[in-house]
Amino acid sequence: MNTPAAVRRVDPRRPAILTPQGLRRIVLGSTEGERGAARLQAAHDAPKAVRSQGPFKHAHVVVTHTERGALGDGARQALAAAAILADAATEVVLLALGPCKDDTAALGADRVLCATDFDASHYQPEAAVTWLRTLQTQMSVQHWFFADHSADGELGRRFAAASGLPASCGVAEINARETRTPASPTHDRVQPHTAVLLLGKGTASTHLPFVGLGLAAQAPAWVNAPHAQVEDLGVQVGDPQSLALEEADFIAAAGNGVQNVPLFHELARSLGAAVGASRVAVDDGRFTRAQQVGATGKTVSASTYLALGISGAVQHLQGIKDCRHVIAVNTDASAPMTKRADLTLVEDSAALMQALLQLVRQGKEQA
Ligand SMILES: Cc1cc2nc3c(=O)[nH]c(=O)nc-3n(C[C@H](O)[C@H](O)[C@H](O)COP(=O)(O)OP(=O)(O)OC[C@H]3O[C@@H](n4cnc5c(N)ncnc54)[C@H](O)[C@@H]3O)c2cc1C
Repeated sequence: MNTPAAVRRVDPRRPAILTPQGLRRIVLGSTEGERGAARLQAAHDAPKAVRSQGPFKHAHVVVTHTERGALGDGARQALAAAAILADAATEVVLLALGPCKDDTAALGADRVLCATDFDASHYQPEAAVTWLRTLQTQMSVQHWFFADHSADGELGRRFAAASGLPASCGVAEINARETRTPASPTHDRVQPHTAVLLLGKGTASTHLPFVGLGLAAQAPAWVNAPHAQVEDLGVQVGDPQSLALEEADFIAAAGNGVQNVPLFHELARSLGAAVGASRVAVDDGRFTRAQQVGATGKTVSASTYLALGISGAVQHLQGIKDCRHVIAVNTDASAPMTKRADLTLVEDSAALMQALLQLVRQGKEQA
């Protein structure tokens, strides 16, 4: 049996490079990764070949909870890592708890099985473990991949414990042979892949140079199984404005281009968004320091970041690099924020906030 090697600890959040294969590698003082990222982006835009047509002997299985039919960033990265590490005889299978509407072939999946009856409003991890163990008997699984994050991280640990498989948690780096995981404040553990891999943030790029087969398949029936020792109180909807910004999934942020602050707060409340702000808006006293996003404020990773009247200075962009969808509202179509944004609305912020508020009210009345 191989004994894990103890190596000097590195900060997993430290800048890293992307290898040509798309896996993240933590190194000091190199710009190679930026070139790697550019190459991968160029490859992302070109038409792509299918990674493998099979026949498949084994599987890399990725397990995740979906949210409103979408995969989270951690799951997308786990899927990409599973595909990058798979050889031609290894199928990449996605097991989704909940429906999945994402383009899973683009993320490297060959086969997708969804537990569409899964109800996320009830806490029943044991039922999920049972569902996975049913599937385990039907496939020759080489490795199980989970994002080491919230419900996916918990399920990965429970599944490893229930099935007696060795697991690596908080994997900071993975390559074809080994993983690096934090072992102590001073040392990391470098060891061969274990059967269950719980991947930390950013271990692989989702810009793959290939696609998977993306075939939908029938999943075993989901069976509800409340835990005898757990009293399930259901999901309590929290106040998004009392959430730490780093944990918020939807952030409405205001910059110097937002003068009507009460209107902005009304909009944020009605959208159920947490409130962020640029440094200028904070320095002006319109928002608190805890709401500042950017290099000297919070680094956020919301699924949606609505940036109203924010120019997109480099220090602000640093704080939103992990956000998935950025929507910019700005009167200046050439503001740097528009280059980062997935959608730009060239509009006065006050007019847009009024119109949006109206739409939200109408939507709520009709619901
Ligand atoms: C060391 C250092 C650290 C910093 N750290 C941070 C940080 O952590 N976070 C941060 O945010 N900044 C930070 N900054 C400041 C940063 O450089 C910018 O000055 C700041 O982000 C600009 O804020 P802003 O975009 O809100 O304001 P402005 O630069 O004034 O831009 C306002 C934007 O709103 C648009 N606009 C104007 N009126 C309207 C309207 N009616 N409707 C719609 N759009 C409108 C304008 O076109 C413009 O694009 C830092 C700077 C330094 C030097």
